[in-house]
Amino acid sequence: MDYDSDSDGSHISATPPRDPLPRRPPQPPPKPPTSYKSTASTKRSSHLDIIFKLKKPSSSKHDKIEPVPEPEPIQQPDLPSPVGNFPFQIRRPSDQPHPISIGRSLETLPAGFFSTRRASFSKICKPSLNFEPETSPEITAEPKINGSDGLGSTKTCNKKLPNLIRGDAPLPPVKLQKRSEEGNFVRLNFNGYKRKFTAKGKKMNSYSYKSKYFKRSKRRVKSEVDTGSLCDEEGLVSEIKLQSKAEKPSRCESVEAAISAVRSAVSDENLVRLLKAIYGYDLFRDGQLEAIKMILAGKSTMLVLPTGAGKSLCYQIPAVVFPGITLVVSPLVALMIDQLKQLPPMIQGGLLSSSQGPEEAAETLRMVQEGSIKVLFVSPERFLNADFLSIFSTPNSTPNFVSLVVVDEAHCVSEWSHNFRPSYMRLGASLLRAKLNVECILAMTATATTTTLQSIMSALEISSTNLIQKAQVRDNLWLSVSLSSNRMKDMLKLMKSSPFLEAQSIIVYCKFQSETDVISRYLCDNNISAKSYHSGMLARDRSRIQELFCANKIRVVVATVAFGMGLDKRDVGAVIHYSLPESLEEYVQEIGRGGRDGRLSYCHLFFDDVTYYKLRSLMYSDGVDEFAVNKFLCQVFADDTSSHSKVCSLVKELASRKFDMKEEVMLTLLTHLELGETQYLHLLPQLNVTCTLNFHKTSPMLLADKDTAVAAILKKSEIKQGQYVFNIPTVANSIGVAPGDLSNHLQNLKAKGEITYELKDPAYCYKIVKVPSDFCSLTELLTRWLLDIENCKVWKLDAMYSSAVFAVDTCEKTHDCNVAQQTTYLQERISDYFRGDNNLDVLDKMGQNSPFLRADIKVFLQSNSNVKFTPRAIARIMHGIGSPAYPSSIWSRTHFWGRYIQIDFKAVMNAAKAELMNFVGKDAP
Ligand SMILES: Nc1ncnc2c1ncn2[C@@H]1O[C@H](COP(=O)(O)OP(=O)(O)OP(=O)(O)O)[C@@H](O)[C@H]1O
Repeated sequence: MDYDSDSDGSHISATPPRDPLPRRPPQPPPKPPTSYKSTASTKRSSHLDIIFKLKKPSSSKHDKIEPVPEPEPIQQPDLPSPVGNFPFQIRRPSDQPHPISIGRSLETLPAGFFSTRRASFSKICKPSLNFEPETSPEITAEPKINGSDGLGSTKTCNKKLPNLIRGDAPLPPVKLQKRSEEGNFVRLNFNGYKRKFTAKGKKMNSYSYKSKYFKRSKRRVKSEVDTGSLCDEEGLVSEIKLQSKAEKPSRCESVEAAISAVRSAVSDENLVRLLKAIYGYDLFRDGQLEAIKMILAGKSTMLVLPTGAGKSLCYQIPAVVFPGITLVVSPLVALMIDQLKQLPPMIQGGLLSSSQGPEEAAETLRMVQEGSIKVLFVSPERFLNADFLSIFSTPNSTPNFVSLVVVDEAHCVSEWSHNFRPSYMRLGASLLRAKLNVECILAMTATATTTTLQSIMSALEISSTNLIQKAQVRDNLWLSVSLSSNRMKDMLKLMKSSPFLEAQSIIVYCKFQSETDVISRYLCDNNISAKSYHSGMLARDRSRIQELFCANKIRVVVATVAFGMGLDKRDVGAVIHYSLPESLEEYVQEIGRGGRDGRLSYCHLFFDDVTYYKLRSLMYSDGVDEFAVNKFLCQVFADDTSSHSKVCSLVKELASRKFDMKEEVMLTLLTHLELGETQYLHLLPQLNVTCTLNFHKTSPMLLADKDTAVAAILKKSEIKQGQYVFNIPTVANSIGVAPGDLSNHLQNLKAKGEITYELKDPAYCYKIVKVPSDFCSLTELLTRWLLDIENCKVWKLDAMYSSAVFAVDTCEKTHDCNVAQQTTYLQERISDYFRGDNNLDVLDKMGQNSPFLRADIKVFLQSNSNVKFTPRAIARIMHGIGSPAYPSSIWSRTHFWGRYIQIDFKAVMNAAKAELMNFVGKDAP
């Protein structure tokens, strides 16, 4: 089984499968679905026939151009009507052809399965501003691309569409910040971009960097204006370059005047003036004005807008109006960099990330302290750093006080989301208020179920009245799905047929890294320019591919989930899912990369049972048993109570193998021990704790006489091959200093030529606050919590799979089903899901038993009698999942590896438990 997925479970690394398909032992007939009867699941072969052997439509029917009905509105009870409130509204021309007859076979796909080309759509803002005449949306037709069949409207837009974002729309004017003519230069400079432009090892000064930068940009301005694609740093600088110098003062003044107007009165009119002055847009999109006003009123706000709806603007405008700093917390460095690049030039931004060198970070902090940064992007881990927090614990009169904290991708706060990050637990409102002295918090996400929303809002103390939520899927995304037994071939056929054939830019999403390479090669072999993209690639190569894609030099990017977050390429005409996403949230996020220019984007999902089974097994890769949690807790609190003020450490790799627990899971547990109901410990930044040291100038004994740290090192070290090996926190504790101070001291000694040393073994560091009085109940509580998270992940995958099956089945039952209908089915399904409809039909596809399971486990145990197993470890092997203590590099060699992938994991675990008891019983004396 292939585990190079970039999914949440991607940290599980394992080798590719020995066999592409695990051999299946003979099984009793599959259990009928309990809650939802699916044609796809019960009659798979016949379903495939229907999907892929579509009788050819008669030519008359084929030629007939039928108008496509408007998709049904998505209803979301208790919330404003989503369709009415979509930030984008699409009006189809009455004469636009939609001969969309659902493609059950891509081979015989009728020419008009999908609409024939990308129509242009205007997006209008809700008429919340009564002083601006409402602009009626009209259709603009695009010239025929790539031999399009010529069907479609040729209406042109003869009115100015102020809020229209299209690839070919004129660029909005952008003004320069008066204070700094460098525009984004400063921001990019201190985030490592300077190195990128240094010539042959020589550091360039700001001037040469800038001029080279501009020279490069100049060459590109034309093509980018042509394509309307401005999503790389050069594009951004190009925009700046387009401003004539003479215009700068008056424009800057107009921004400043607009800011002061908003500061004196937060009216719709003043805010629209500011919007125009900063971005050149005439109207706010749906939800933006409401959110900005709420934030400017100092109210913490929960904002749920679809991807590409313009959430960033909702914190950028308050950032320029508020006197202090806006801190934006983002989960990924790449995302922070993209967002930083997308800041308008007059908003000075910066970022702090672990990938920066100390000098760069210090420079950023210096600028923060002097108040020259308005928007600072940070990772949640930064909140572990006491020095960082101390910068902001200042009175509101200093330039570096925090006016607003923005929690981007706020679903990461909730363990019930598709992408829970333990470090986000650190962003609880009480903590933010205590440490940063901040009153106003803005939480933003595009994908959150009602349960997730409730947990975010409770963690961040956001009142339910301050929730702004619009539909989670844009109306300009056409959704279709098909069950495929040969996804590669089917995808090629899809891409060679209309409308995918005409799409200028396409993203293909895969689950596993290896798939991306194979597929991109296959596409290239078939004359489709494609490149793969995944987190296993060098950062440099990844950003190059993103740049080329944005500049329309690559048509197709075949990527894992690692691609897309923060990508603001407007004209992605199609998004194809080669693999089933792990949840509807992931699906919605990924299709959200399409059609950001408001034009139709076609999103097709291929699914198959093999991928579903693989993914379902992966969902169990984080699980832990109660006794492992108990052992883990015993180790965490191994030091006695007298060590409370001392720093403890847990070497990640060793502990991970010892407890057969992934590092991410250990961090989740530690974070819970810090931020749960009772605080048991205080987490510190992670460190490399093992030091291997050599003395050079002075003899160790002599040096120890005048240096207490060296004396302690000699006392606490083991000598291995003439080198002193010691644990940094242990030595630091023994002399009563912080591990960081000891590291600095070692650096000084190194600088003097006294020593050289190497650090290794990244470890979690913490101080014990309170030793639990009842380990058993704490163990039980934590295990149940982790189990609930695991069940939630499995349910999300089942809901995704069922939705795909549901769409195919429902379509099959409909005569002459078409894409518009599939779009509607999927939209309804997504809407039910996000509304938290617990009655959502979910397929139960997993087998519960196999006559050979117990016998196979028995043979497996006998042939590995020298190894200790737990039921979970056996179930993982039978499901083809590696774990820290049973890595796939070793265990994938057994022929039982992944054999029972179609039997429910828990059923395999129960069988393993029974067999283990027999086995141990027999062996017992
Ligand atoms: N009022 C507006 N009028 C026109 N364009 C806008 C408006 N607001 C935002 N945009 C543009 O929409 C695009 C998407 O905005 P943004 O990146 O903020 O979306 P997002 O909601 O954060 O998406 P994602 O969730 O994918 O990150 C940007 O190019 C932005 O300039």
